[in-house]
Amino acid sequence: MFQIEGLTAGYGQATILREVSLQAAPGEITVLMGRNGAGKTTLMKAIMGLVRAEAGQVRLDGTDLAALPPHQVPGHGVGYVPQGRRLFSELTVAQNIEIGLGAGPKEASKRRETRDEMLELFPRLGERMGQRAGTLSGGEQQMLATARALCLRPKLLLLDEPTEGLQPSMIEAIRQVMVQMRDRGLAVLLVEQRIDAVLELADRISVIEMGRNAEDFTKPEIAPGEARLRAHLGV
Ligand SMILES: Nc1ncnc2c1ncn2[C@@H]1O[C@H](COP(=O)(O)OP(=O)(O)OP(=O)(O)O)[C@@H](O)[C@H]1O
Repeated sequence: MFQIEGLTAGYGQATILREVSLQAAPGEITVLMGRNGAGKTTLMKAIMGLVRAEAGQVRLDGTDLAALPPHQVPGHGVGYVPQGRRLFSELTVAQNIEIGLGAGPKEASKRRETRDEMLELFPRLGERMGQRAGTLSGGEQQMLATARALCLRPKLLLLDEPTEGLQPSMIEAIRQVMVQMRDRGLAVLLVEQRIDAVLELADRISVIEMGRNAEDFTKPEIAPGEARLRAHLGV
């Protein structure tokens, strides 16, 4: 179970998140929503330790991630696909995957198995192993960034607006991977702005407003709560 309790965090003097609480269960897609500037990306960064917690806890199966140095957070089971993807654009697809594998299983057979699994999940990447990441389409880059994060075999997968700016067929491919990961028992925490994209996908929605919890919706509350959700987001 992944649980954030009373998290207060920000940048230097600027406190952005105030006493935020959030849960993401294994086998569920939890969607974090909020208007521009509400603090969604900051929350993702705080989970990764890239933004320091001033107060509160960030727990994954009993480990307090907020107490760890940032480089140890992935090793405790958190895969992060940041907004903008942050690939090594001069390196090839294969090299980017190798880097992901470097943080994953140590034995050669396990690494091969993980790599093969990624290529099964994203067959388009298999056709482009020698291509430089910077020359991939936006959707392919998103696939590569997701594959790289999954090489760690995370328990929690963080995706920050993964389908932003992608064409419909790519959006569908990314959506299917999220569903597969959920069905394999990962806790998926997704930042998404578009209500239409999450009404069916989400098992739970947490809305934040100006860095604070606004409202949570469980699966049965989502469809009846659509108008309130739209009001929160101003759409
Ligand atoms: N490095 C930084 N230093 C200072 N303030 C920052 C920094 N990064 C973000 N902020 C501020 O933190 C607030 C929350 O930003 P954040 O990117 O977390 O919002 P968001 O909900 O992800 O927004 P969007 O939907 O536009 O991506 C904003 O007011 C932003 O200006």
